[in-house]
Amino acid sequence: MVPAFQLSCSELVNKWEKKLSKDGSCELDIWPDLENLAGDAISRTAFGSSYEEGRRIFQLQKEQAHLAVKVFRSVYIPGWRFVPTKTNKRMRQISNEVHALLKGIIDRREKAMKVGETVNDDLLSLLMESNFREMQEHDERKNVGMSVKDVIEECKLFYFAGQETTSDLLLWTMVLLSTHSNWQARAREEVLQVFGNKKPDGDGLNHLKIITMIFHEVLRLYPPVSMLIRTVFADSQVGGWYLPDGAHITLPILLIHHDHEIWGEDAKEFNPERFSEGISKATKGQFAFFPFGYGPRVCIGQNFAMMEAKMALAMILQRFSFELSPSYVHAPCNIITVQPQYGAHLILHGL
Ligand code: HEM
Repeated sequence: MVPAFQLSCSELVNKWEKKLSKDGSCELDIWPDLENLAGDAISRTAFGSSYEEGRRIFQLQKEQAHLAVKVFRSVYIPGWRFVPTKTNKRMRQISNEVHALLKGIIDRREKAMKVGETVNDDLLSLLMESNFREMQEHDERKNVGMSVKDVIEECKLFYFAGQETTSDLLLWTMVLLSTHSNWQARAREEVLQVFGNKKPDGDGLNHLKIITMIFHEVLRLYPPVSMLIRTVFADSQVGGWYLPDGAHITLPILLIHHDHEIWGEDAKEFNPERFSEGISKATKGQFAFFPFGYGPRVCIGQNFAMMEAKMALAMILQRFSFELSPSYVHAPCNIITVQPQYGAHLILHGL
């Protein structure tokens, strides 16, 4: 996982370095590059040697998400999705192409596994190997293990759940560190203390305290997933509320993360110091900070996301200082995740 992050993050900082002009600075919208970084990291860790196909799947999934939001925001007419409109046709096309690409990768891996070839150390192989073993142990009975369709859906979910969210975290971190240069300096100092100018390694990343505090504060103020939706499956009483079977309830992460009663008068301000003694001290033991959800459906990629974000931020801080460009417009909007409506124009200075 860590070498894949290193590679993807190196590509990003090298690309930005090439953009620096003679005076050592450049202005750019960092959003598309951060989106690509997160997609790249998942392609590498999930699909290893099939990375190029993984990239194509990621591009298609991204387009699909935009089309899904467009449909979601239009008036709901039952059965409309079956009408061959331009959007519906494109969505079906994308779905078929993603399915075919994933099936191709899975079939090739399956063949290799059957003839006992060594498989790659990536997420897809882990998923398939454990599935293959389970099916063999149960005499390949059809109802045991995952079907190819299940494996495909898992791969799609990983892209979908892990890409936009991690790029949101990095983006709002860079925006907030641009406006809070004291925290940017503290973060850089920590990175230089731990790694100097060497490439960050996994062990060192686990020791970054200031950066972890900063990420927690960013996840509090700009949680990539702004709310969770749950269905009540039995009549229940919660606090003073009666929740009937089948009701849909929303857990508003964003609102709870901004609540003055929980976080104090400076609830809307960026103050990573509040996490200096960990999450339970910051929340005074209340259940008030849950950017990755909670319970049985908690995000399974949270360590992955934190490691990737730490690697990226550490490498960026080693090479650049940054500030907001005069053309930056602050417009967070909720398109499945909390994203910048007009991108994020920053000025980078090479160090
Ligand atoms: C900052 C980054 C991330 C945030 C804020 C985030 C947040 C979340 C949240 C709120 C949920 C829903 C939990 C619930 O319904 O209770 C979730 C689920 C999930 N996340 Fe993440 N996530 C992030 C990164 C990732 C990454 C990098 C991956 C994969 C590599 C990933 C994979 C998943 C999966 C597979 C689920 C579904 C789990 C299930 O339903 O059992 N996430 N995430």
